[in-house]
Parts: sequence; structure tokens; C-alpha cells
Amino acid sequence: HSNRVMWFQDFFPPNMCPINAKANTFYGIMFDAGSTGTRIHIYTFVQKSPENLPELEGEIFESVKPGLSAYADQPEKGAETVKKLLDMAIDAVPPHLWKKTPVVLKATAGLRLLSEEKAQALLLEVKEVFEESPFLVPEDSVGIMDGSHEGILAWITVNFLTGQLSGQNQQTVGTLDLGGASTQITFLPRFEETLKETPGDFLTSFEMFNSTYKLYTHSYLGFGLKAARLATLGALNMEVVDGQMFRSSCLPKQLEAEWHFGGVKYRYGGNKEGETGFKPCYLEVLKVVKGKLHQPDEIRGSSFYAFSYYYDRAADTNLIDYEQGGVLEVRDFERKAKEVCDNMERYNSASPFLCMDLAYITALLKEGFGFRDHTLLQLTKKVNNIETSWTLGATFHLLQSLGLTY
Ligand SMILES: Nc1nc2c(ncn2[C@@H]2O[C@H](COP(=O)(O)OP(=O)(O)O)[C@@H](O)[C@H]2O)c(=O)[nH]1
Ligand SMILES: [Ca+2]
Repeated sequence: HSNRVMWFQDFFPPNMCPINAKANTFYGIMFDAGSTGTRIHIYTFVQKSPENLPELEGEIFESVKPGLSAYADQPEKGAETVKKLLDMAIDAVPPHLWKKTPVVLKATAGLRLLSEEKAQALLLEVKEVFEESPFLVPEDSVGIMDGSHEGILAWITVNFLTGQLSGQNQQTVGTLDLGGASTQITFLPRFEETLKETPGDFLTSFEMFNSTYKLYTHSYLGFGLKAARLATLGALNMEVVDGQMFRSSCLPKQLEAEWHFGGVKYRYGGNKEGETGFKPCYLEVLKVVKGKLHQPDEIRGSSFYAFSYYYDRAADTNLIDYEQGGVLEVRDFERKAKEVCDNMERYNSASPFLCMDLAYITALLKEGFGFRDHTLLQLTKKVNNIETSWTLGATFHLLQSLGLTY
């Protein structure tokens, strides 16, 4: 049932002679058009000797908000934000390498949720920006990425950066990505039982470094943190009437405000008269996740790398250090959710959604994926100064497909 992806089997070919031994530095530019922002990752690789694999030397990273989907009705303005970021690459990459440096943009859940027509209009404008640049523009350089690739590529990034994809004794780690509009879970199943119990479209095989990995991966569209806010408020996938009010027990009682997401304006507020706090809030977010996600038994006992909004909310509430990250148990999110939700007035200066976000993360981990209270999560933003993002895995794929990895 599983589809076979063999992107990586030729990456870093062991015995190849470089065409030009002096030209040992090369670059790859990958844009992440996420639902909440657009980011550029400029990777530098160095081929130190012909018999060794190219090494990832560094990354230049910059981001802008909002994401492309906020420009659904002004595609040219959206492409303008991409152009600004691309100007950074002009400065970062030496001119004589511009023509050899590929540039690619992959959009994720924000564009998946737009109409085909609006998404294509945005991508077309971006393509024009690329074509006017001095960089190498491959075919399919601009598009919407498949959700399963998003998970696999992030898994590759994390396991590559932690050294699990080379050498003996590979002990790969599973990955959890929580975006604005979608969320991904990816791991390498260790038990035959897991493969049997898993729906076929949750399994993908691919080969890399002479190994075949059969991964469990799934992207849940509409289960990102910001989409979950709308779902909790009852506003997701609704024709929102202008000025319509959505209320929740996860918000401060007196709150009334407006929020723009995906080009739509929402009004939201607290339960003025009714209940507030962790208990009623948890029941609300539970409705969003309960019974909607596949729960692989195997993950209950294993630890995972978690990033993006898992990281951000843990850092916002001092569960981890903002720079260093850290290791948490699932129940730490629950403890913090209770603390914030039952004392919302004390957290007034933070985001009014802090209680809802923490309650949702708790519900997603426990009732969605089925993790245990004491499941360990390694919260990571960077490994060896490289961002933990699917973009590095995507860049490997890109360089491989272009045969640029001599
Ligand atoms: N560690 C890390 N996190 C990122 C990076 N880019 C975006 N994020 C996080 O991703 C989250 C936003 O998700 P986004 O990509 O906009 O939404 P998606 O389209 O649903 O995946 C936020 O928590 C960001 O901090 C990155 O390069 N590195
Ligand atoms: Ca993302």
C-alpha cells in the first residue's frame, strides 16, 4: 500500500570526482511559505574532498509575517514579500554562483486551505519573482507541498542534524511539528504490529544512504494551532458573517477583540457571564481533537522531538529556555495549561489565547495522538545552529534531483 519515494539514494554519492575541485562551496535557497509567515533558508554546503560527502556548513535564515495566504486577494503584494527576502540571497551568495544556486518555494497549509484559483495566482506571481532573479529556477520551483512530504522532510532534517542517518547504531527520533494551520507526526515504526495496524496512506518508504526507511507520517489539515483556535471558537470552515461574535471559556471573561487569519476577520471574546478556566476550556478543545486522529500504540512509550508552536508556547510560559529549548513531559503542558487557564487575569499581558493554546496542545498530545503523561518531548528550535524545519530535508531533495551534490 505504501508509496515508494527514492529521493535520497543518490545523495552524497561516495566515489564521485568533483567537476571542478576548486568550486567546493555551493548554496541552496529554500522558501517556506507557511500559514503564518514566509521564511527564507539559505544553506551553504562545502565539499571538502572528492571522496567525502558535502558538509552542511551553515544557514542564513530570515522571516516575514504574515504568510502568503494573507495576500489571497493581492497576489502581487504577496510576491513582493518573497522578493524582499530573496534580496537577502543576492547579498549572501557570491555573484559567480548565482546561476548555479537553485531557488524553490514550497507552500504548506495556508495555501492548501485557499481556493485553487487564489493559491495559483499567488504562486504564479512568486514564480515571476524567481524568474526575474539571477538564480537557478528549476521546474516545479514553486508549489504547494504534499502534507506527507512535510512530515518526512522534517524527520530527515532532525535525524540528519542529530547524526542518526549516518553510521552504525542508528536510533532515529520521531518528530512533531505544530504549524498554524496543520500539524504533522512522523516516526520510524519499530514494531511489525504498528505497520499492520496503520492505514496504508500513513506509511511511506524511501531510501537514503543505502538504507530503506518506512516511515509513519501524517499531516492533519486544520489541526494547526491557529486553525484549532477557530475550531474551538466554532468558526472553522464557516461562512463568517461580518461582525459575528465567537465566545469561549478559554478566553479572558471581559475580552472582546478582532482577529485576522487567512484573509478573514473574526470577532471573539470571553464568556462574559458563563464559565471560564481550565475545566470548561479543556472540554471545548477536546471536542476539536477527540476521535479525529489515528493513535499508533507504539508512540506511547517513545520520546519525540517537538518544534514550531510546541516550542514557542513552551518558551512563552518558561517551561523551557527560549534559546536552549529543553526536555519536557507531556504533563508539563497540562500543568501549565491549568496554571494559565485558572489565572487568566495574571497572564493579561501575554496573548489572550495562551490558555486556549496550552489546553489545545495538551489535548492534541494526550487525546489526539494518545501520548502518556510522562512521554518525553525534546523541544528544539535549532540543532548545531541550523533551524529544525522541513526546509533542510527539502533542500537535500532539491540538490539531489538537480545532480548538484558533487
Ligand atoms: N524551529 C523553527 N520553527 C519554525 C521555522 N519556521 C517556522 N517555524 C514555526 O512554525 C510555526 C508556524 O507554522 P507555519 O509554518 O506558519 O504554519 P503551517 O503552514 O501550518 O505549517 C511557528 O511556531 C514558527 O515559529 C523554522 O525555520 N524553524
Ligand atoms: Ca510549517
